[in-house]
Amino acid sequence: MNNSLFDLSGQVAIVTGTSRGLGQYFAMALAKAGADLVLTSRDRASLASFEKEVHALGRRAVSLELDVKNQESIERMAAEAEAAFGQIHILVNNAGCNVRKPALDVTWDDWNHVVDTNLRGSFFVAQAVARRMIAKGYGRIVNIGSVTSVFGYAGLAPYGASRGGIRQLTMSLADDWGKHGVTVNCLAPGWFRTEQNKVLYEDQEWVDYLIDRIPVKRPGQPHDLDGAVVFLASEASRYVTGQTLLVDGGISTGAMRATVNRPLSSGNKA
Ligand SMILES: NC(=O)c1ccc[n+]([C@@H]2O[C@H](COP(=O)([O-])OP(=O)(O)OC[C@H]3O[C@@H](n4cnc5c(N)ncnc54)[C@H](O)[C@@H]3O)[C@@H](O)[C@H]2O)c1
Ligand SMILES: O=C(O)[C@H](O)[C@@H](O)[C@H](O)[C@H](O)CO
Repeated sequence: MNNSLFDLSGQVAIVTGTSRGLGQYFAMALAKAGADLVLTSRDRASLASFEKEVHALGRRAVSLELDVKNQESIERMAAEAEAAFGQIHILVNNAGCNVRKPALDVTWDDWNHVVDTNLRGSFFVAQAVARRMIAKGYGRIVNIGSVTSVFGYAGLAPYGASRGGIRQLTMSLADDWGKHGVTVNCLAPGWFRTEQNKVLYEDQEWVDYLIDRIPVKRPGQPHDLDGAVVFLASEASRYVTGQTLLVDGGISTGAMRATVNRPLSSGNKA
């Protein structure tokens, strides 16, 4: 195996939503593989200490403001990233949110918030960055999906719709932009405890149920995603496009029920 297949030295990666959570792990995995970084957040000041960690690895990094619900903000971020580095090779579309409720309680505003952030935001960030990638004839776009991209869970209707949309969007963009040297894939994590979903993990009964459903018998740890993001961002995946790679300890091999209104408490198979 030629390790240079996974070497990102001299490449520049934008990762959206790097103020906390999985976005920081994606960014660090790319930086450790050699990439320079564009860090983004709605609140640029929140990136200061993370930017220092990236510099400590010997990589270049700039921190830019980005609200994926605001088209002007997206255009500005893409232009500033290009101005800072000249070329953008990699985009990880990670910024996202969730409103977890029984479907009957979901409001119009809940729907718009989740779908506008996760799906519309990812599309327009990809579009703004891909224009620049296409001009250079090279790009790797990694859209963050979820096991909810392929399975339905009660309590996650708008979230699942947005993540299913990401999987479909990935295929459309891959077909559109492959001829320009830009690959587009979806990295779909399983269950990883973060700020977004920590409330779920406070319920030990639910955690036991979750672990029972996961073939490798543990929830994900953020570093479990390192190899997949580097693979999809690198030369190693040059003939892979339009795909959804589930990194989920195998939970997508079977059924699991609900994040709210769980009908089962015994851990029996759903
Ligand atoms: N944690 C999991 O188990 C899991 C599994 C599958 C997919 N995901 C997805 O991975 C991504 C990261 O999740 P996380 O668990 O680290 O959650 P998180 O809530 O800790 O991080 C989400 C990030 O997105 C940013 N963000 C939210 N709205 C934004 C906006 N309008 N503009 C710019 N940035 C915005 C937040 O500020 C934060 O930095 C999300 O898209 C999430 O849905 C998470
Ligand atoms: O309810 C949540 O907030 C969701 O839990 C997500 O964070 C899931 O972990 C994930 O999308 C499953 O792949």
